[in-house]
Amino acid sequence: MSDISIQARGLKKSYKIGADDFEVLHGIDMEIRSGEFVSIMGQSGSGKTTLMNLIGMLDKPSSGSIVINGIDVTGRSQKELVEHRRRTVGFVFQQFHLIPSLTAYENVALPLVFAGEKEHRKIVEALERVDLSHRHDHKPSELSGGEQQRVAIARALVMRPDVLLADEPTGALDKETGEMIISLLKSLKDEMTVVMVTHNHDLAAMSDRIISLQDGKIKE
Ligand SMILES: Nc1ncnc2c1ncn2[C@@H]1O[C@H](COP(=O)(O)OP(=O)(O)OP(=O)(O)O)[C@@H](O)[C@H]1O
Repeated sequence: MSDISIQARGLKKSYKIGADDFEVLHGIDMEIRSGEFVSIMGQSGSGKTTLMNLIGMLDKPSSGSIVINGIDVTGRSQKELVEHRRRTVGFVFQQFHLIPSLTAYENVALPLVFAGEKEHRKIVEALERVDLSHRHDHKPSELSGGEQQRVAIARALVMRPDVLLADEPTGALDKETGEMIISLLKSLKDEMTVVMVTHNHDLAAMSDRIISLQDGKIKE
């Protein structure tokens, strides 16, 4: 891991609507250190998801640069981005996005299967890391919301990403379960960089630092 995990300089993103360009991010400058746990906050429409999509290499900036783990995303081919993303970034979502017909074990195995490197030990370790060793054979419908999110976190961890991106990871959970999920994410820091979007100030306060977005800019 390099010291700086995520570096953005003059990062802009526009969306094309018909013939017009709408700029959503107006020049973001930021640095996130390796092993930091950062929350991104801001009102609806301020650009949080857009920024997360750029960090996760799901989208490309319109201008400016973004460097993820030493690799400048700008100017890379789609194929290179897919490979860099698979090796570098793990994603966790509000609605878990587990496959209902697969067990916890099989869900966690999926990224390894896609990468052609399924390894029993890695799956067991990832489930152990989220304290779900006793739930290998449970399907999502047989798990609580918090347990489902822990399976989703294990699925992200199994590829040993350098950066974990969590978009509203507690949005579908009650307060207590949400706090448990944030404690789990917090325990991952130092091993990986964790960037979380949340609307909840109490949960954001559990992270190392809060980046506030307002109308596509970082609020000082
Ligand atoms: N694919 C797109 N095409 C056009 N406009 C988009 C697209 N995606 C997002 N936008 C616009 O960009 C702005 C920022 O959206 P974004 O989803 O990043 O905000 P957000 O801060 O994550 O909001 P929320 O908290 O509601 O999820 C919004 O005005 C949205 O309408």
